[in-house]
Amino acid sequence: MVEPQAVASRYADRRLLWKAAIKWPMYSVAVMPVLLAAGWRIGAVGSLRWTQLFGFLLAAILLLLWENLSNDLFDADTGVDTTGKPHSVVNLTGRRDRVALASLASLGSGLALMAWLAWCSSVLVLALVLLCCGLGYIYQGPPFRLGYRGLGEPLCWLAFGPCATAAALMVLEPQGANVIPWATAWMLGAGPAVATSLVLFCSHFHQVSEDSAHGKRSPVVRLGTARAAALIPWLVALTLALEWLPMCRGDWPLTVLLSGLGLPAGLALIRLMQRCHDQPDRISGSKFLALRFQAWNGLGLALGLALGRL
Ligand SMILES: C/C(=C\COP(=O)(O)OP(=O)(O)O)CCC[C@H](C)CCC[C@H](C)CCCC(C)C
Ligand SMILES: O=C(O)C1=CC(=O)c2ccccc2C1=O
Repeated sequence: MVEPQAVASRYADRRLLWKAAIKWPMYSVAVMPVLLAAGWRIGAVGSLRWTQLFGFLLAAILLLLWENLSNDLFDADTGVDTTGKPHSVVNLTGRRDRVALASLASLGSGLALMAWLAWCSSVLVLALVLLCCGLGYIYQGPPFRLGYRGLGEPLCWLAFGPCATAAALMVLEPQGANVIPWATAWMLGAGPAVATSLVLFCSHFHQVSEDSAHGKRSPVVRLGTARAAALIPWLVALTLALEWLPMCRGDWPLTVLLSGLGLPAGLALIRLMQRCHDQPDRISGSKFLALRFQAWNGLGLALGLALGRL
């Protein structure tokens, strides 16, 4: 007979695994481009299209859900998640078919919502979002799997930086713009997208041996954990430099200094990774510390831009 305590602990373990699989703080990376675009619009024009804002937020969440479910599906094919990721949704459910269905449903509904937003603004919005999804696909899907060659971070930067930010700016534009606002999108998206790519970079440290055993040459596998950890202070500094440069040039208000709200988490991340970069058990949560940096930094920047109106 199975002991009630053993059953209870198995349920508790499963609950924790599901929590790790859902990883709700990760959705901060999906919502940031439109929150930044909203902060910028309030600062520049003083008005916002609220329905479009909420529509974009929901669609971006659905698309990131697709990216993560399909990541578990593709990683199940290469075997990279078999030992190191018990919280893969494929491992947890044992039902590849259902995960594939859920993944397609989130892609379909996310794109349908984006298509409606494009209908209300410009068809270019849909083109940009499809580009983001394409970047997400070549990161992990066959035959490309560029993430396995260490190219995930630049793809991540492009998708969550200029591309998603340009789409969000266009959706919030009342008249429906016909030109992609690349200059604003680069200026607004560049710094926060470095912070988003830092999340991905930090997610590789604790699984370096599984990745290397399965031929996944992540940047951390390529550089080694010590050299990779030495890059983190530079990435934190680059995030802030790209955000504060427009302020130094007089393009943005002094209130964008609020993006420094991410600094306590950024500094804690730098210290942790310098000390423990080669101890998987101690740094398995480092991507969530990087997420705290990304979230506070992005929210501070969005708020700083909006407050510039006052
Ligand atoms: C799925 C991603 C990372 C997980 O990678 P990895 O396989 O190393 O993780 P595990 O070891 O835990 O399995 C993120 C990849 C990001 C990608 C390059 C870009 C995605 C773009 C989104 C689909 C676009 C979202 C919409 C936009 C409008 C906000
Ligand atoms: O599961 C992960 O490690 C990540 C999932 C994800 O969607 C994402 C998006 C953008 C940057 C990093 C990450 C992850 O690390």
